[in-house]
Amino acid sequence: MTRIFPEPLTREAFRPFGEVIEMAGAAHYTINQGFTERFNDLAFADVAMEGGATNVSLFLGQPRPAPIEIRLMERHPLGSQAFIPLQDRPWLVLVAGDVHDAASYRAFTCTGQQGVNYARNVWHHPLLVLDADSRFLIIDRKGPGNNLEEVWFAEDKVLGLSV
Ligand SMILES: NC(=O)N[C@@H](O)C(=O)O
Ligand code: NI
Repeated sequence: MTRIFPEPLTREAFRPFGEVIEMAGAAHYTINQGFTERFNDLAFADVAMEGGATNVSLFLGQPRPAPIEIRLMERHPLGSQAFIPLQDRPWLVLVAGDVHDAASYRAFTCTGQQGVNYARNVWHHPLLVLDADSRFLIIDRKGPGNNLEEVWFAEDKVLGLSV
């Protein structure tokens, strides 16, 4: 089994796949009479394709059985998808440039202060959390058309994600 080893999430490393949503390193300015700092325009919610609109949801995620086996990957051809953790807990992200090329897979360990926005059509694994009842804010697309493409792996192509 091919194993994938996560690396710490950084804006630079994730750039080919979308944006990292975090305060660290982001431009910011003071608003609200000095009582709020705005970290502005951190990601592009790409949802308008084919009559789409913004969908704001909450996810309650559960850890997958360990050791984590990667049996599928998915992508959203009509829109981006942002995951923002609502608790200060580490979590995992897995993306791929080419879903059929194991060498193109990148895994990241994310802090509880880091969200990601998968750019439209980026291969990723569905939400991967490390703790029970992990809550996330999701910003993605609702509307007409099929916005989910999945690839399920044959048993001999299942990948291992080392955490
Ligand atoms: N299915 C769904 O809404 N979520 C997935 O797309 C995911 O990436 O977790
Ligand atoms: Ni998704």
